[in-house]
Amino acid sequence: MFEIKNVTKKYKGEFALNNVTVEIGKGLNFIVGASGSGKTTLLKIMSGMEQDFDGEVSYGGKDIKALTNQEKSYFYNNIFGFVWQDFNLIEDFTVLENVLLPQYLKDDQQTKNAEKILKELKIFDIASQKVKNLSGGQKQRVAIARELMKNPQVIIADEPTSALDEKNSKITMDILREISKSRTVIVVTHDTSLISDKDNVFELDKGELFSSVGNKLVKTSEPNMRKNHSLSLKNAFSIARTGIKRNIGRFTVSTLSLMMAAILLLTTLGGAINTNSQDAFEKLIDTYGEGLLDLSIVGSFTSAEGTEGNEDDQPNADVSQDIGGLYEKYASDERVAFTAFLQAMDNISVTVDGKNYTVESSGNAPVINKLVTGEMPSGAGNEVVVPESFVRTLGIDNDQAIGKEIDFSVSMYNWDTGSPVLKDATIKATIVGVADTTAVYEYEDQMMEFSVDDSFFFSKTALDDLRNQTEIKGDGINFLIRAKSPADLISIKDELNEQGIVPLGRFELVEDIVRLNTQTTEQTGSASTTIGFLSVVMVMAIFLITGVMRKREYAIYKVSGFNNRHLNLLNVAETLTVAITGILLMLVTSPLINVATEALFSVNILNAEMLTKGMLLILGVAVIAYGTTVLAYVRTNIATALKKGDR
Ligand SMILES: Nc1ncnc2c1ncn2[C@@H]1O[C@H](COP(=O)(O)OP(=O)(O)OP(=O)(O)O)[C@@H](O)[C@H]1O
Repeated sequence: MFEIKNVTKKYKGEFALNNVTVEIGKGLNFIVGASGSGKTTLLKIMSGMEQDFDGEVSYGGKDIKALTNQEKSYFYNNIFGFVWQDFNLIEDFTVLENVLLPQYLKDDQQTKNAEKILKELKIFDIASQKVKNLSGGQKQRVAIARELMKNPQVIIADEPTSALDEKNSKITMDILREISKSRTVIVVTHDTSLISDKDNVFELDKGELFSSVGNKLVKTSEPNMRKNHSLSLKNAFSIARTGIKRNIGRFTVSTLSLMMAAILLLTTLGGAINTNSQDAFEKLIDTYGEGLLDLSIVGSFTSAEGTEGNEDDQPNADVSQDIGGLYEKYASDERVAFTAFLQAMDNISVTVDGKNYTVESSGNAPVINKLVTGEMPSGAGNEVVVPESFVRTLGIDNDQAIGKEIDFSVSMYNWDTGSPVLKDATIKATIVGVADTTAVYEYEDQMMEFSVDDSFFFSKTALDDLRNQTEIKGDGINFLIRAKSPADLISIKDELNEQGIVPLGRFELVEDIVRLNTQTTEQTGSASTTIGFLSVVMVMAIFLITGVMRKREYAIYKVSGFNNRHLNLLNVAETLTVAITGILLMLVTSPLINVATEALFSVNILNAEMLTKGMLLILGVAVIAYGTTVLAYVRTNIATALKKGDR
């Protein structure tokens, strides 16, 4: 039984209801009155959809104004049923799917009960038809069936017949009359022909309850609030599956938008390696060898100025520079792969395992293309890296050479007197590495290669000993720095130049690539940020538009008893299904997508790391999509979303 006491509701200072006091009990109750007299306002207040008013309303002793959201959703799932002028069914769902909607929140699904109700309302044979294909009369019976599935104590019907023809109005009214034998039925109507003498009639006039005719009050029992009222994960996925089945277009758009956004983010955040410049650099390495990454630091050299016939203007110049201390500085630099001394050696003879070998002198400074085995000398002891050609002479594998002791005897030029004097020295050293000592140079547009077989690289300790024996003074031994990357090479070169040191190397070849790469990285960097930002905005826009378009659907869920917690779970189920489908689709179509990402962004996504990142990005974007959808249903107000023409 509803007890309404001194209820007043004003809109912008105007009374919609003015001090209404009435009790409404079991049976068929009509609320009548002219348009604008306050009928809908009274229904909204009685059902808890409008809680901002003066006065008191209670049902079965329960204060409707004070209902929490949780209690209200319980009421809508178990105690109040609603029948509307325009049915408020989910049009894409079938009759049965609509009728079962309130059941998902109940422990027992009562599908048998659904069958009985559908049969009673003569709509059993259309149970599997989509609601959008039905007539108005059929739709109204589906709506009543859905509400009866709640087994409610009260049915509140707002103009239930005004969209129906005379025949269907009568059928609907007969059904409501039948229902009212065991429940409270409240019908708002303009049509007084629906009313019989035995019915209770309440008439509103300009917000005042003007008269109540034939009101025989039958009390209703207090509502039982202890029933379970929750949505299981299984049921959430079951509703999500139905939604996808019935709205495959929306599902496809959502899935594709997640996948596309993730792929766009992948090409940007996922490390847009500029494969073009990487490829170009690798080609250069193929041609020139790894020595392309070398900076030679020498104490004196003859500058190349004045060659090519310009000798008069710019004569050749002997340049001397102080390179003391630089070896130590760069030996431990992060950008450096290794350092090696460039001490020229003559008359080399080596004894290994008691056998003596003579190494022919090339007259060149030692050369290293790359270390093929072991490591460069780093320890404090007497260590040496020997040429691969020397290991071949020994008749052993590179690996077998590591750890062998050599007796090394050599002549080195001492320039201290101004002219070269050859002096002899010997040393014992352990082989720690084997190097490919191929030198590559350009001669008349042809690339030439030869192996510099007298390229032995000693540790600092060993070399100091050799230099002591040959009485070479000064701390500036020529050495080379092998940079880790082209960018490192250029940065070390620039740094040395700033200190007034001129390193030697083929910098022009590498410099172009590094500058081009920095430029394209900067450009792709800003383009990436824009693309990444836009892809997230795109997903948010799609899910926001979808969410807003679904407001009426969310209101139907809410009026069936779903609260925001239940809708959150449904949102999780829907978004997870979309995300997982997006991931599978991305994996299946990745070879195709890769063609596009390679062409557009020079990014190869066909590897485990990129695909894993892609999957994580889809899940990340799905979280954003989830959050955007939350906004739509949290902000859905039942009365506003369902009542046509409401302000
Ligand atoms: N949300 C609102 N904002 C402003 N005024 C409102 C609002 N809802 C109702 N009103 C006003 O309150 C009064 C009562 O409206 P209500 O909808 O309850 O009347 P009604 O009897 O149901 O009318 P109808 O039969 O045309 O639906 C009207 O004057 C209406 O303009």
